[in-house]
Amino acid sequence: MSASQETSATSTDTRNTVSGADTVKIKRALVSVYDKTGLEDLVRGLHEAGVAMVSTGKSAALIRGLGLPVTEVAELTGFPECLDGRVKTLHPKVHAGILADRRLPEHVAQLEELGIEPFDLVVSNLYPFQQTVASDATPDECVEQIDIGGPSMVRAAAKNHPSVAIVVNPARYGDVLAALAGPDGGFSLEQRKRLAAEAFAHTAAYDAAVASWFARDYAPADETAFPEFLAMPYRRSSVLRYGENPHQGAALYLAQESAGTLAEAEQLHGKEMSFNNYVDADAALRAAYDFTDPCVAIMKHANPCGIAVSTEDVADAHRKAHACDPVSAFGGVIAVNRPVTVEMARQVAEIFTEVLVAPDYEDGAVEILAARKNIRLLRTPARARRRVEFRQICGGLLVQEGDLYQAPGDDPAAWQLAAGPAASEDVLADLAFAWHAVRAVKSNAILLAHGQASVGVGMGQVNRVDSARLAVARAGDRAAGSVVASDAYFPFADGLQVLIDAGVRAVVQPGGSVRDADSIAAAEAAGVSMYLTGTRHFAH
Ligand SMILES: NC(=O)c1ncn([C@@H]2O[C@H](COP(=O)(O)O)[C@@H](O)[C@H]2O)c1NC=O
Repeated sequence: MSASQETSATSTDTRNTVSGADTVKIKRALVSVYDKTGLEDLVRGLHEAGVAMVSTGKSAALIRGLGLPVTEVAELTGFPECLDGRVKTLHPKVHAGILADRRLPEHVAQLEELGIEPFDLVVSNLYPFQQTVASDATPDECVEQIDIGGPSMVRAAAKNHPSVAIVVNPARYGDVLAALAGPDGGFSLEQRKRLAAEAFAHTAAYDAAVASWFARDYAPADETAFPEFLAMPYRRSSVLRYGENPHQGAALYLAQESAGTLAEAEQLHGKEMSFNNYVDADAALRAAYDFTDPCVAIMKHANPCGIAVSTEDVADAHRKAHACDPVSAFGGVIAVNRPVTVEMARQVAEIFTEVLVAPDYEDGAVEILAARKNIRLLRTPARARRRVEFRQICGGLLVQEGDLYQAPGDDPAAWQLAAGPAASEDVLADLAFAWHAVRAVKSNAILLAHGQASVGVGMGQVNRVDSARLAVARAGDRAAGSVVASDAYFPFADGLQVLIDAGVRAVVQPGGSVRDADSIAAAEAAGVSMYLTGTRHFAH
């Protein structure tokens, strides 16, 4: 064992035997905050409790302006803040005061020898790097907003939580005042550990933002849209009752920019959202929210069992979507891209529905639906597009650009007529609807539509023939005269033949198979119009 290892082993042994009061009384605080929200009340409370305050430039000015005593860090260190604030608290008189482990007699003795007073509380939050990046700031301005001294103080205090309490969140100032008013005038060890955990999360999220900006914008390694380094801080917002199945634990975490998304949807009524409710509601939003006309999507197991648009209103769209497959719609999750009307609410209230998610609810709609105990009502703005999508695989993460329905082949004007007569305006409108809707269906996906509504959906089959059969079976009599969208090309004419035999009048599909000629010939022979988009919409 080397000498230094010996020393540290001895130190550790000593540390383990040092006992101290669980609560560290707050006598001296270091205050250095960028966000000064709530600071006035906090520093008044600190002063009233007899706590001596040391503080940096503007924080100190605010305290002094309130007529309260405060020592400037520069006075303490005997060194001026310099380099435009790049160096303020980076000094042993500050950091030794934060980092001394006061359970260790040798640390306490060293502080005395050096004439350094310890801190019991550090209150800090960091320069607004993320907000600066989100603004029109220049790269230099962004770099300048990378806080150096702040994270150093925060991490030091969090590491030394056995002796120091660290507060990074203005929402905790009330807790500080409560702790001061408590019998021991400070935080317990358990509380300091929790505060330290919050502090490390604060600096980790901050560093993740800085590192991501460097990797993505400031110093990308190459031209790809995918940075070399990905850091995504998520915060737990709730522990769910269970996961996909009752034996699986689960929780919901929020991304940093989660406002206005499903994860932060306002729940207006009903039981707690389950894991599967979130998965289905997410798929429903993706299906319905980017249609321009009023649209309703009814999902089961993340697939639409009915989707429709209406030029009239959402109640009409709901009737049409429900009619697609009323059996499967039982226990469904519904998304609608317009406020829920009273009429639609009445209709939905008649059907057992797990979740209804909408951008809003007209007066009286919630009351009607709330008569149903089991339905969950969510409100979230009409913003469903995910520009980037992540999929976990064992040991890794797949990242792709979202399928935003903006590919060249998503514009019917760009479609190529490959077989049969040119479709009438109505039929073309149904084809356009079917093409838009089929992208919400798991591959292999076949969607039959008529009158701007799905009438039969074949989803998730391992070959396109079975998807076609399923869609036709679900459509029943409605297959004849309907139009069909296929999310990917027909590898053989057999799947298409199932649809032709059922009487479809027009088909839209990407094309691109080596056997396209077979499918085109089959359509031509049946007098069925076939359009090729050149774009594929797999959803796995
Ligand atoms: N450089 C330093 O030594 C330093 N020490 C503290 N800060 C930051 O300065 C801010 C507070 O400054 P003021 O009290 O002047 O508003 C805090 O966000 C704090 O994290 C520093 N600034 C940046 O690195």
